[in-house]
Amino acid sequence: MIKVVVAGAAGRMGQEVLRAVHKSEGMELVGAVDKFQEGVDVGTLIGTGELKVLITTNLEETLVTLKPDVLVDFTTPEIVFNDVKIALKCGVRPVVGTTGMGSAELAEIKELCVKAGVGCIVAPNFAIGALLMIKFAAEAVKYMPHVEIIELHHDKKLDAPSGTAIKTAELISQVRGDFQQGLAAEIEKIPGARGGEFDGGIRIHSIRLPGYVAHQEVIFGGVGQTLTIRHDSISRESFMPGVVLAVQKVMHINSLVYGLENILFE
Ligand SMILES: NC(=O)C1=CN([C@@H]2O[C@H](COP(=O)(O)OP(=O)(O)OC[C@H]3O[C@@H](n4cnc5c(N)ncnc54)[C@H](O)[C@@H]3O)[C@@H](O)[C@H]2O)C=CC1
Ligand SMILES: O=C(O)C1=N[C@H](C(=O)O)C[C@H](O)C1
Repeated sequence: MIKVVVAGAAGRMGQEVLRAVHKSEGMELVGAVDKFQEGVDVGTLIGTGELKVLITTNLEETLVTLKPDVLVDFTTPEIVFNDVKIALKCGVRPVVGTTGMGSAELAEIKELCVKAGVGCIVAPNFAIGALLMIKFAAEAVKYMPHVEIIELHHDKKLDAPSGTAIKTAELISQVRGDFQQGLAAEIEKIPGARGGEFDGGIRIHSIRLPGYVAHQEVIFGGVGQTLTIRHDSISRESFMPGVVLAVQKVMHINSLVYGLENILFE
């Protein structure tokens, strides 16, 4: 039985993860951490009836007391790095969905995994369709190197651009190599109108509106044609098979894996 603690348990993703872990065979939900809803039984929160797992607020205390195998983290860009460090210090394997960590933090996590001798999975997106979108985009860019990304999310999202957009840009940029798109003489009459620039002129545009869940278009332009690869998460259930898979897989690795595609498509 894999013992799981969920951090960010009262949040949009956290509650979905509580349900998924509770329903999954071979997993036991032993703890839940959030700064809100302290003392609330998670069963009440997710509508299953009492589960005798109460929300706590101190992650380190919770991990030391409950000694889980895995910490699933869906918190905020501000605290996720600290949560991962706490987990690794306690010998607990992190599965991280929270976005916002940069390359310096990932490099440090990689070292901490080696030190702790346990694995960690950081996945900017757990939805299979999103992973396929990124994979297909990395293929398309070989033939159509002019590309821009539009990501569209709900208006409560804290970070921009999305972790998925950054991961997409990283991969297509890696495949595309030394290529520069766009006009050096371009004039932006409203700052930001052309989006944020990743490497080589790849632009990322972030839209935040009520009504959206998580969506992304990768648009390629060629002579007389465009190609759009689009993914839509229309509910947060879309991420759950990936989260459950990551919880299972993290038990068998002892290093950092950044991106679920490295597990799914290997
Ligand atoms: N990798 C993936 O597939 C996905 C990743 N995400 C990412 O997951 C993260 C969470 O997203 P949502 O659930 O929509 O956010 P949310 O705001 O609904 O949930 C975050 C939770 O963290 C809690 N929290 C904040 N600070 C805390 C602290 N100091 N101690 C304990 N708990 C604290 C909040 O109270 C809240 O309940 C975001 O970074 C988002 O980008 C979201 C969807 C899919
Ligand atoms: O905040 C969200 O909602 C999402 N965040 C992740 C990201 O930043 O890419 C994954 C998905 O897009 C939903």
